[in-house]
Amino acid sequence: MATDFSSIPIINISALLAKSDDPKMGEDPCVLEVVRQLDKACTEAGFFYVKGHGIPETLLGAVKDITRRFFELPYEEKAQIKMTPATGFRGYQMIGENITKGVPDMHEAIDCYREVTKGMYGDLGKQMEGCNQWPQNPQKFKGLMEEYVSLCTELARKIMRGIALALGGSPDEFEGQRAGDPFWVMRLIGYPGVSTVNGTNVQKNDIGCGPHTDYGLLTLLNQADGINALQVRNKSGDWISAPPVPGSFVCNIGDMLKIYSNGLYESTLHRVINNSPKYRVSVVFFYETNFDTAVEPLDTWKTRANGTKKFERAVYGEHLISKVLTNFVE
Ligand SMILES: N=C(N)NCCCC[C@H](N)C(=O)O
Ligand SMILES: O=C(O)CCC(=O)C(=O)O
Ligand SMILES: [Fe+2]
Repeated sequence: MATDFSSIPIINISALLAKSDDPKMGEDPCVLEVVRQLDKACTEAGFFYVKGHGIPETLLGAVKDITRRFFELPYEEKAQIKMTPATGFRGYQMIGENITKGVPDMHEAIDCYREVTKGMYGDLGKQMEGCNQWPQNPQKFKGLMEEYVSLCTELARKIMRGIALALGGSPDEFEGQRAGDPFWVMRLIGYPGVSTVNGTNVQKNDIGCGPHTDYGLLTLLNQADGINALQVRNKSGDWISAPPVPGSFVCNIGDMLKIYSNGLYESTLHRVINNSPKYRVSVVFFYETNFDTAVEPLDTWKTRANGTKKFERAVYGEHLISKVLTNFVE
């Protein structure tokens, strides 16, 4: 339920992380203060920055650097890991290939998904079966990204324990059947800089990524420093900037958490407009529910207080596949 927010709050989550595996975390005043801030941010904006997250700043920088170096390679080399339906939609896509609401996006990307083995989710998972395509060059790409995915998974799980408390539930609300075996998505994205001639943009469009919501539970965005490009839409329809805050993640709520929270938390619309002359890189980690989970509003006092259940059940895997298929239509 977005409001007319005009900026995005910064939350230091170190107290939450320190206690996030303590069964009594919900009684700790420092944890409860973080939970209060999470609840406010999720209710008002669906977006917040996190600091005190414990992932080394050197690693945040290293994954962006190596991504940039990959995109600097010639097309022929990038095309060796081309994304196709046969690779379970994993791999490289060039500028203009990804489509948001029918409009080509001005970005190139590598899409990665948690591995889906043959038959793992029956017919539901068939189209997503496959393992990631990692480039040979730059060296050590796979190892670095796998380390990053594992740290982001753990971090997102802990933030979700805080969000579970914020929704009036137990910290374990998103463990087990819901998200105890979480699916994940990672997009390594490069947005070309805009070249200008006599102050006029020479490109057809500067939409790095058109307005969309994210699909799952919680997104952790690690964006390039020094370039202001991400924008978030508030209730009045104004686009509010989410400029880079060095060392932080930008977090936002996905469509599944909107359903779990019975609409208390919004999966807020956002877009990327790169007007800068600089090439911009972002590494985006999406923490999702179990692939085959049917999602419906939680039965906590807080979600009940928001009225009768406002959403039908949605199966995360079906939602993901419907999005993936429309992301690449001609
Ligand atoms: N896995 C996620 N959330 N990816 C977000 C990509 C947003 C753009 C995409 N073309 C779309 O229309 O959704
Ligand atoms: O690059 C960004 O800042 C945001 C990308 C994004 O919203 C997405 O990939 O879902
Ligand atoms: Fe997004």
